[in-house]
Amino acid sequence: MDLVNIRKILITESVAPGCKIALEENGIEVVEKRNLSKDELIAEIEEYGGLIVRSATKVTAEVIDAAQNLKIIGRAGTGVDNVDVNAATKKGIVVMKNESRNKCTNQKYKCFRHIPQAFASMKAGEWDRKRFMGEELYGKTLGIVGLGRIGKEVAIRMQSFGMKTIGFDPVIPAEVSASFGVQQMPLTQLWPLCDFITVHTPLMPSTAGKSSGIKFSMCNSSLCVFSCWAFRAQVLLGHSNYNLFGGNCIETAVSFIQHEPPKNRLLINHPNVISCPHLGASTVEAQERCGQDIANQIVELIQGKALVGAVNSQALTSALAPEIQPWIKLGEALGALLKACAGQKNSHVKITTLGASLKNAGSYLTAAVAMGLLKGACQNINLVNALILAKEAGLMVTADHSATILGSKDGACAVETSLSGTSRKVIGSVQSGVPVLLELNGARFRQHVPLVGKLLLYKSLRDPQTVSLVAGLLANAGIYVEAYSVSLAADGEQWSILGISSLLEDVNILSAHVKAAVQLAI
Ligand SMILES: O=C(O)[C@H](O)COP(=O)(O)O
Repeated sequence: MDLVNIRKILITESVAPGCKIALEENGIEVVEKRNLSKDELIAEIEEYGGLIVRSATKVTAEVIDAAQNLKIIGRAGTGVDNVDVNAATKKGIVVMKNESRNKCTNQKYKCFRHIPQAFASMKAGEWDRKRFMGEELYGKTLGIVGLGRIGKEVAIRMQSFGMKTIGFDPVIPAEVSASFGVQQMPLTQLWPLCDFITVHTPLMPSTAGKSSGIKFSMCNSSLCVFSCWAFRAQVLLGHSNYNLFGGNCIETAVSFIQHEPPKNRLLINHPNVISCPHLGASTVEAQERCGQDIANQIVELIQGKALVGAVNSQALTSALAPEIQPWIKLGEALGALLKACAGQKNSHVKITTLGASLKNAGSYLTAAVAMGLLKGACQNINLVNALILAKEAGLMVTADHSATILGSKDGACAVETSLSGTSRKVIGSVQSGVPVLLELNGARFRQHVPLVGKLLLYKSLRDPQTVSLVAGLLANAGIYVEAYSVSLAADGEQWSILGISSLLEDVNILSAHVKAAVQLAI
């Protein structure tokens, strides 16, 4: 995998020194340049294979476009909303974040006792005990929106204050959240039960502006404190005119602002808002963990050992497992073979994984087949961007699974496309770590054909003379036959596959003797 070629990484923010040390110990050159302007970053980025950022560096599509050699964007932290993940994915760049190491720090804001306001009043020479009456957490109900890593940590800690924790998450199953003491329910049921609400959703297109979905009118009167910790405040800003404060929300804590530093100060200046300059993960310990972890994650990927924390590279994650790698090669080979047989015009390619052992293989096999189909046509195609580039090329690649096994072999992959009513189908498998062809357009191979090297395929009558004729023509062109396989006959015709020493300049020189001749290099 050419991800191993990362030799130079740029760090653009204050990341703990352990990050640079760990990378350098693994032979990676590290350059630290902080506070780069957008133009400076664009001018700088081209020579780097990796980029490490926190939340201040905006890794926009423009930056990614200029990043000709970039393979990894590492976020020393959790939120990746400052990275254009779609643009990175399209370019085949892995976007990786810390898996868990700043989550404990990220959820420690407190606003229940009005400490910041009371502190400010003391500094101003006041002595007002009544104005800052707080609330106990004990016995109160906390509604947690977003029950991922941070939401879970918040739940566990708040339970130790004697709080009842309820919540909602569209992804985490109810039985999983129940295991850490959070009963899930639809949001409309949740709002009226909450004394406090805390939101721990990332900022993504699907969550941006989602606070407008919060029904403040349904919340528990006057006790409902909207407490926003580890989420991007754009989720809150989506609420029209911040009128949550005009309703029954009495206080809110905000750690993240969409534009940092904030240009629009409406939210910050509101008397019921406690805010700080994005300090959620700013402790010495959290930063040391984040820096060290992102360095380790990058090194592990470069060494092909593991892919941890990637947000856009599901197929690549599987591809690192040694037992999966031959299947990735098979997918690529079948894609290339189908393209050679069916030409460029296939618009819908269906992949069917066969047998229980490949039940979950669709995710990486579809990407691998797409790579094979587009090889040569697209530059820098890899498992990260293959499906996106296929879609852009007008190719729909879909995956299906069947428990049926082919003969006695559990684990095969069928790739098919239909052109003007004629179906083209290739079926392959992996034998002793080598990708092999089992069937070509309905014709089975008794001796499975290794899908490696340069191959010449053609269809001919069941006639032993043809292979000598073809071999003679190849020899005239200085090409030698290294392997020969022939399918079982179907309708009196057979497919022959020859391993050849180099590709023919023009495969049509065989057309007087054989049909449907194609050649490919795998
Ligand atoms: O997403 C995170 O990890 C927190 O928002 C911290 O961001 P920071 O690394 O910019 O402090």
